[in-house]
Amino acid sequence: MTPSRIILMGYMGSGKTTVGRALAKDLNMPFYDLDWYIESRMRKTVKQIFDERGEDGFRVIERNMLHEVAEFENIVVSCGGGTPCFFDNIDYLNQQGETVYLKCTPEVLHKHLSMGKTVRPLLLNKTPEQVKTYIEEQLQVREPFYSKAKHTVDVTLMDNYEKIKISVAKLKETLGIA
Ligand SMILES: Nc1ncnc2c1ncn2[C@@H]1O[C@H](COP(=O)(O)OP(=O)(O)OP(=O)(O)O)[C@@H](O)[C@H]1O
Ligand SMILES: O=C(O)C1=C[C@@H](O)[C@@H](O)[C@H](O)C1
Ligand SMILES: [Mg+2]
Repeated sequence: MTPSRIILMGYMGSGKTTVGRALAKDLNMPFYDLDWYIESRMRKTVKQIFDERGEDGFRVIERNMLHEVAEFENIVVSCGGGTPCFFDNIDYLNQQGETVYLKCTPEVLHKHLSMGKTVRPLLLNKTPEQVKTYIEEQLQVREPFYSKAKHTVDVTLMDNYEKIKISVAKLKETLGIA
């Protein structure tokens, strides 16, 4: 049976949005990306919120929006990269659904983060070398939170054109969905 809420978490660039959207499509379930939900409810980009209210202000909004989204049923949710690491969010998420940590090496995260157009305020104004060091250091701080997810799926797949498909299959297997 498909769980009522599938909740993806992990570091920036681990593929929460990309893989979450593909999983929801495969399972024919509505998809909610928490960053997109925040942007639509606030009518502002994540970057604008960081600029106007700082990271602390963003985290308060993120928690409030999380409590809206995670009440909906039969959904796939992709969290923001930092969501499980603030307040009691990880415990709340575990209470609300089947949480999955999309685990990935810093090298692959770094590569993913250079793809796509998403603006990530925490990575702005850093050289590629600085971003690399930042990922390695921040991952160590965040890992204890991500590791509290009920499931972990390793999505470290280098240069495989079927990456998204493979990640979706791994997720379904982990969650026991046929
Ligand atoms: N498993 C994957 N298969 C294929 N592409 C991927 C995968 N994971 C990430 N990518 C690529 O890496 C980029 C970043 O992925 P994505 O935006 O989904 O990460 P995220 O975890 O949602 O990050 P954030 O926390 O910043 O929202 C995308 O451009 C996507 O194409
Ligand atoms: O890892 C983080 O702290 C963040 C990740 C993004 O998803 C956004 O939620 C925002 O850019 C902060
Ligand atoms: Mg995302």
